[in-house]
Amino acid sequence: MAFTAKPYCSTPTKPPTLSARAPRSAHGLSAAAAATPSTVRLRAFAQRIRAQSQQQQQRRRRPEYVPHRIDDPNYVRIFDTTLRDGEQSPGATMTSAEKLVVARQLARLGVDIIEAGFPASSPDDLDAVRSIAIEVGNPVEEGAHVPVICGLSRCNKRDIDAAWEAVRNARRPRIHTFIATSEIHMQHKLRKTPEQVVAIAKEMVAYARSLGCPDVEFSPEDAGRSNREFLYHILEEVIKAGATTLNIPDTVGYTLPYEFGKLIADIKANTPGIENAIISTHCQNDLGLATANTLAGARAGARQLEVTINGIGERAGNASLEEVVMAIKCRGELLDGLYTGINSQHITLTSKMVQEHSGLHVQPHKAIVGANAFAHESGIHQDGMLKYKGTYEIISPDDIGLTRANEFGIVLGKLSGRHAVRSKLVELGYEISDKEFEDFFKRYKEVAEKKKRVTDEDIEALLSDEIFQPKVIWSLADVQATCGTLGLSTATVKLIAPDGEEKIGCSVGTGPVDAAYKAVDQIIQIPTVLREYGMTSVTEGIDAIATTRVVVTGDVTNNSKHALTGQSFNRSFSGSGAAMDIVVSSVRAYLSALNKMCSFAGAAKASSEVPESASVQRTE
Ligand SMILES: CC(=O)SCCNC(=O)CCNC(=O)[C@H](O)C(C)(C)COP(=O)(O)OP(=O)(O)OC[C@H]1O[C@@H](n2cnc3c(N)ncnc32)[C@H](O)[C@@H]1OP(=O)(O)O
Ligand SMILES: CC(C)C(=O)C(=O)O
Ligand SMILES: [Mg+2]
Repeated sequence: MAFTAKPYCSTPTKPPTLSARAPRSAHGLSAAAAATPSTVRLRAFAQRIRAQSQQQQQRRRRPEYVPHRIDDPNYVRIFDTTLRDGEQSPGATMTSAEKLVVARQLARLGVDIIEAGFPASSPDDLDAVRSIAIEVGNPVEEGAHVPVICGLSRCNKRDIDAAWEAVRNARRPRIHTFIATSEIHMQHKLRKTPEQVVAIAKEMVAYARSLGCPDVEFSPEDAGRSNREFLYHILEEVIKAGATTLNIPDTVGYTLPYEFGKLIADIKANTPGIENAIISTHCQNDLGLATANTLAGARAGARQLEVTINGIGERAGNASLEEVVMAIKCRGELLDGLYTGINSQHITLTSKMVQEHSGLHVQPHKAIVGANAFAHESGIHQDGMLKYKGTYEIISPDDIGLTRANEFGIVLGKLSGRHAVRSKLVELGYEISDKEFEDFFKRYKEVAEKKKRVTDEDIEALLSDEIFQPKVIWSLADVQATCGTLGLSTATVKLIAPDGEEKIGCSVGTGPVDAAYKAVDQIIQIPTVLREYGMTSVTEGIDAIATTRVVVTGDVTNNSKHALTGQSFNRSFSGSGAAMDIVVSSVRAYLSALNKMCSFAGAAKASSEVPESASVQRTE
């Protein structure tokens, strides 16, 4: 059977071969891990520039802008209304300065039309639209893309005057005027008859053109719930009055995709003069269908799509630019070969910028721009990604300008499998045997079950605890400690002796760690002095892993001797331990140091035969 699946919508990545994996240097670090951060950064930068220029060559030329016509039937204009409908999201108000910054970025992204605001709504918004028109609407670099700058207005002279005042200085100005056409809106909101509405619409479109505006968009608000025949009629009249774009809003996000597609197809088929204007979509997201409806509209003949960055907008928002654009880019062949002029590599940056300025943060699972959109947490997916990225990704992160923390987007967690965890160790530069890996993986799962995310620092802490221990002589079975302000701290410790026998010690102490160490001393009975004790939280948050490091020295004071070997020594041994529980982490570190000491003393064999009377001389 032949496999024909196309994994990526562009920039396909070849499956990695084993021989292509990074070579290792003698000290066990992979060459990639050994490279300095600046060389890694430079390499990544160069790769990115190469990929970008390849993609730019592939991108098709944007047809010359003519308000009422597009010379290439496959080209779809992207009308961005982040600064108008997007700003209608509760709490998303932006200052004029912020709107200007976002508008500049929208121009870089390559949107065809920027709806910069509703100039009649306030003097500040008029100023914001005006400065966007002057600055962003007049790019100075030769050959730079010139976006249309548009202002919204109701169908009245005051609003239209304000809109024209705001956009007139752009090289490509547009006035967008609207009036509702559904029964429900005309009757209850406008309190006007359909005839009055048609008369106002015609008059106001003609008025906007009479001001000298070459490009006038008209929207029959709530078209999704408007009578079809009435729509054909009002649209015919506004085309005659000079409208260049007819925008069909599903104002309350009511239609289903097939319905909205049919609405556009019907308008295209039945509105006299429609060939002299561009049909546009404007889909709200009340039923979560805005993107689907927009694509259905495009398929049915709309050649302007109104969208917002991150899908922000009134109520549940609008169709999101990144979803619509990437769907067209990925699945263009099923959308009659449509394409846009968007430079998708600016999507990530633009999304972040809009989040920052609007204060509206996208949910982690938001398509295209959510933090998890290119992250893989479960073992089977991670294994697939490591073998070939196309198994679980339909878009290359490069395509939207996303640089992720690691090449495969792997996020370690409780659902990760051996392939992913092993590859993380390789990435961090560790080479361990299969046996060591199995031990490590068991501990990894224990930690991952308790933590939301396992970080690189967690892995390193676990490794040093699990793998780089000397041969285990005494191992920790259980530890239980109580502490607080009501009484003495106590601890019970159960250790497994080298011969497999369980030994239990109990002690009080000045705190739970002190009590636990004294309980260990009761069992192992090596006279020691605790020279150093330090604990760091290597990871962040309440579920952080604590790493403890101790240094112990054989106690030679008072001629103390190991109870069984009769030896005394003043050599230091360090030990480290890691766990989310600080007492467990501390006991692991202490045992690690004592095990080294026991190995050194050759006491392993005898030490399980602890006499009742053995004295412990441990000083703090
Ligand atoms: C679907 C959409 O997203 S439409 C865009 C929505 N955006 C906004 O409303 C943001 C900006 N709006 C504003 O700042 C204010 O609403 C303004 C400045 C436009 C108007 O404020 P006000 O004059 O105080 O009027 P208010 O908003 O209370 O009421 C709207 C009036 O406009 C009328 N109206 C509504 N839509 C239209 C229209 N498209 N054309 C003409 N008149 C309209 C209403 O019938 C109402 O008229 P009435 O006062 O005779 O009853
Ligand atoms: C102003 C119009 C186009 C609008 O935002 C809507 O109908 O949703
Ligand atoms: Mg809207």
